[in-house]
Amino acid sequence: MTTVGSTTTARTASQAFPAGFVWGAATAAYQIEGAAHEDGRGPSIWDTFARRPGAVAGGDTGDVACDHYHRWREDIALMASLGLGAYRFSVSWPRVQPDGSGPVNPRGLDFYDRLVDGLLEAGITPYVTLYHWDLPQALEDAGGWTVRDTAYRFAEYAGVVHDRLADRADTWTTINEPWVASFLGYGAGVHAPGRTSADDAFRAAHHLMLAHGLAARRLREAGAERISLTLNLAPVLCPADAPGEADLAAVELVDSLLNRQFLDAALRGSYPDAVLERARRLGHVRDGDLAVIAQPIDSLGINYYNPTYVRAAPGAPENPAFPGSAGVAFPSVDLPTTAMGWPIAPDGLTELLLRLHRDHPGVPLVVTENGAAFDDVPGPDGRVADPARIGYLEGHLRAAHAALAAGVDLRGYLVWSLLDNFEWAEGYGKRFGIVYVDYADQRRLPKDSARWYAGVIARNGLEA
Ligand SMILES: OC[C@@H]1[C@@H](O)[C@H](O)[C@@H](O)c2nc(CNc3ccccc3)cn21
Repeated sequence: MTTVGSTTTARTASQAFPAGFVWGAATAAYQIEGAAHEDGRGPSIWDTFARRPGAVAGGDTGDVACDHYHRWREDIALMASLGLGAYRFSVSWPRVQPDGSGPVNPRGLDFYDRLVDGLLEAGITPYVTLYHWDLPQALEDAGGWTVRDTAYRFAEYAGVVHDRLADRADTWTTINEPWVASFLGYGAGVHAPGRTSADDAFRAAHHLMLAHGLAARRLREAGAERISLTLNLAPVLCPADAPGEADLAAVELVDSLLNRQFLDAALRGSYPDAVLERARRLGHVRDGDLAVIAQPIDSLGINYYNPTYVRAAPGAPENPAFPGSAGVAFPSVDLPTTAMGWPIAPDGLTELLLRLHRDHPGVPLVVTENGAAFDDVPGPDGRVADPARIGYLEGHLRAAHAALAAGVDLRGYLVWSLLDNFEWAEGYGKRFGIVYVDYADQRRLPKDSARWYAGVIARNGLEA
C-alpha cells in the first residue's frame, strides 16, 4: 500500500466494469451444431472443404460437432449457470435456405426460433450473427463471394432471418470476419472454399462488405436498431528496436489489408491505397458501393486474439493471406504462446481499443471474441484445470479495463468460446472452450475457467 498525505492509495485500482456491461460467450453454427444432414439443411462450403483430403486436421468435419442442434436446452442451462448476460451464436444459412436463395426451409428456421425462445426464458440476450463462414455450397458453385450476386442473396437471407426473429432478438451482426472468409478462403486457400487467387480474395472481401451494407440497410428498413459488423483486428507491430523505412512500409501494408480495408470501408466509406490499386485493376468496385458498405452501424464487434508482428525481410516470399507481402516476414516473438502458437499479448487489446476510440470516435465497441486454446485434459475426478486460460482471460480483461479507464466506449465482452468445438482447419484438436466437450459421449465439463468467469460476471469485474 502507498500513502500520500492522509490518503492511502490502494495498490491496485478497482477492476470493476461499468454498470450494465455485457458479459457473454460466443460460438458459431458450423463449429457446434452438427446435424449437418438433418431437417432439410443443405451443404455449406465447410461441409465440402472438410471432406477435401488434408484440408482439416485428422479429417475432422462438422457433421456432429458438439451436437448442439439436439443439446441446445442443456447448453442454455449451462450458460444460465454461469450467469451469462448474452450469447453470441450464428445462424446456418444453408439450414435456412438450403440452396442459398429461394425456398426457405421451415425446420431450419424453427431451430433458431426454439433457441431464441430458450435464451430469453433463461434471461440471456441473443446476439445473432448472420454469417460465420458457412456459405451454402450452391452459391459457391455459382461463384461464391467472388461474384457480386452473392451479396444480394445474403441481404435476402438476412431479411428472412430478421423477419422471423426480430420480435425477440434485437442485436444483429451481419458478417463475422470478412478478412478471414476472403483472404484465407479465396487467397491462401486454408479455409473454405480453399481457393488460391489474390484477385479472388479482393473480390470476395469487397462482396462480403457489400453484403454487410446491403443486409444492414435491409435490417434498418425493417426497424433494427442494434446492427453491427464483427472484424478480426490486431495491432500490426514491428518487433525491431528501431524500425527502418522498409519495416514501417511492411507494417503499413499489413495494417491496410488486415485492419483498414474493413474499418475504413465500414466506418468511412473508403479503402486504403493498397486496396484501391487492386480495385482499379479488377474493376469489381462500382460507384456507390462504398456508400452502401458504410451504412451506419450501432456498434463494432472486435475479435481480438493477439497482435500481428511483421518486419522487412528482403527475399521473403509473399504470404498468400497478404497479397503484395513479398519481402515481409511474420516473425515469432519472445512471448508465451497458446496451443495455436499465437503470442499472448494482452496490451495489444488495450492498444487496439484505444486506436478505434481515437480513429473512429462515437462508435460503441464490443469484444465479440477473445479467448485461447490450451491442451486441456480432464482429471480423474472430471475436473478440468485450465490455469493458463484463466491467466489469458484475466490479462485481457485487465487490458479491456485499462481501455475503459481511458474513456473507450466498450459495452461488452464475449469469451471465445462457450464450448470446445470444431476449430476450422485445426479440427477438434484445439480446445477454446471454457467448457470441455468429451466428443466420445458429448458430455460437457465446465473447466475451472468457466467457474472463474462466472465469478467475474457475478462481481461485474475482476478482483482488485
Ligand atoms: O480461432 C479461434 C476463433 C474461431 O474459432 C472463430 O470461429 C473465429 O471467429 C475466429 N477468428 C479468430 C481471429 N483470428 C484468426 C486467425 C487465423 C485464422 C482464423 C482466425 C479466431 N477465431
